[in-house]
Amino acid sequence: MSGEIDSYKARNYSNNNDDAIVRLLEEKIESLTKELEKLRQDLNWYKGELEKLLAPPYIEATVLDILPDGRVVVRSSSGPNLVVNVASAIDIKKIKPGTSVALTQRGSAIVEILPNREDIIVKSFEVVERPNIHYSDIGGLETQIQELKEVVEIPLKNPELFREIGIEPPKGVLLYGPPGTGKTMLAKAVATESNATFIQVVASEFAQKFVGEGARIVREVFELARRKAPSIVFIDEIDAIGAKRIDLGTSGEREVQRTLMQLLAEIDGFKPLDNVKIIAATNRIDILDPALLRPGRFDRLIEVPLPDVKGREEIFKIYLSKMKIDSSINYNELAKLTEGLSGADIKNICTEAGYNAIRDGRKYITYKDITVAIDKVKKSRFKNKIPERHEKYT
Ligand SMILES: Nc1ncnc2c1ncn2[C@@H]1O[C@H](COP(=O)(O)OP(=O)(O)OP(=O)(O)O)[C@@H](O)[C@H]1O
Repeated sequence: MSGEIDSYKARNYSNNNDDAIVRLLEEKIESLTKELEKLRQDLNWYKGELEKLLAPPYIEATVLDILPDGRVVVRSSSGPNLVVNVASAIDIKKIKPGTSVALTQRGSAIVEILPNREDIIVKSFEVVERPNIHYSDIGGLETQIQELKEVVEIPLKNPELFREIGIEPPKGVLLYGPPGTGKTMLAKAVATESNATFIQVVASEFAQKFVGEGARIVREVFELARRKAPSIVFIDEIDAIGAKRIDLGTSGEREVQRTLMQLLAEIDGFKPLDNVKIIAATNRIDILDPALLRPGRFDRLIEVPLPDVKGREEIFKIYLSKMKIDSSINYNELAKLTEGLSGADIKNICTEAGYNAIRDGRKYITYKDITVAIDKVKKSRFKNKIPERHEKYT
């Protein structure tokens, strides 16, 4: 710095420009102060990171009770129930039975309130108090609807009927068939018509996302189902946890196995006339572990196949009747043109026909819009080899 000033003096001494030197110094001080502030911030950040890395791990616990003297009874994740103090930085009013907390490693005090466990768990499944899908929204599948009424809806609504006659309905129902044929819709509709809470678990998702948590989530789902009864637990893609496994070599496979065991234990814990029903769905019944299909578990199998010509006609009617169309529609002809397609494909066709009209600047759909959409959906559907899991059904 003194060098900078010396050279500045050398250049400007003749003008004896002291004011300029003062300005230069002031600017320099200002920039160094800013730099110092930034370095202080960096230092604090690094100190914080170092503290985090060196801090001992905490023990997670759930609060069971708050004692009159301000101490708290917790169930620690490592096992025993403990009576602990609360660190002074924690607002004790925020601690209630069920709150998740972090304890010091020696388990002597609560040092942090953790995000609610239920919040985390709830994300792994979806709860709909009363779904809004009715049997009338489903095209075809009359026999499947009839069967679900008998084995799920009536037992939930009138269990005494079964008691009087002395028969037991199945506890679990397995819907199987190709993708997009309405299995989820059926499960939701039966929940709506039974005034039941609908709890949906996608088995493949929780097997992947919540590694090490599968069995616990299964337990929580069924606890919730009992609390919200009457309820229907819908387990989609059950093959993700319920496939037969010969080799349990990896920890991932053992984890999936534990999740399945917990599910079987939960099902076994129910009575047929309890007000919780379990519906599972799969596209791969061929790979399911026979333990799942044993009597008292998923012992009612309902096939949900691709729609036949009459079913396709009905599905077209359901979706097209909500759309503005310029001429009368020959539904039977549309059904004949869509052999091999699913309900989901037909819904796509109707949406695509709507797009065709919008692209053309029209506010109504023509018959041609629909046939063009059929060609498009069929092409994308059958362009590649049909996926293996589909072949079995086509
Ligand atoms: N029979 C049907 N009647 C009316 N709509 C249907 C029918 N089948 C399928 N759909 C439509 O296709 C969509 C997908 O159906 P859904 O999710 O019930 O199929 P899924 O059999 O559960 O499929 P996946 O095996 O892929 O989970 C539904 O939201 C619905 O719009």
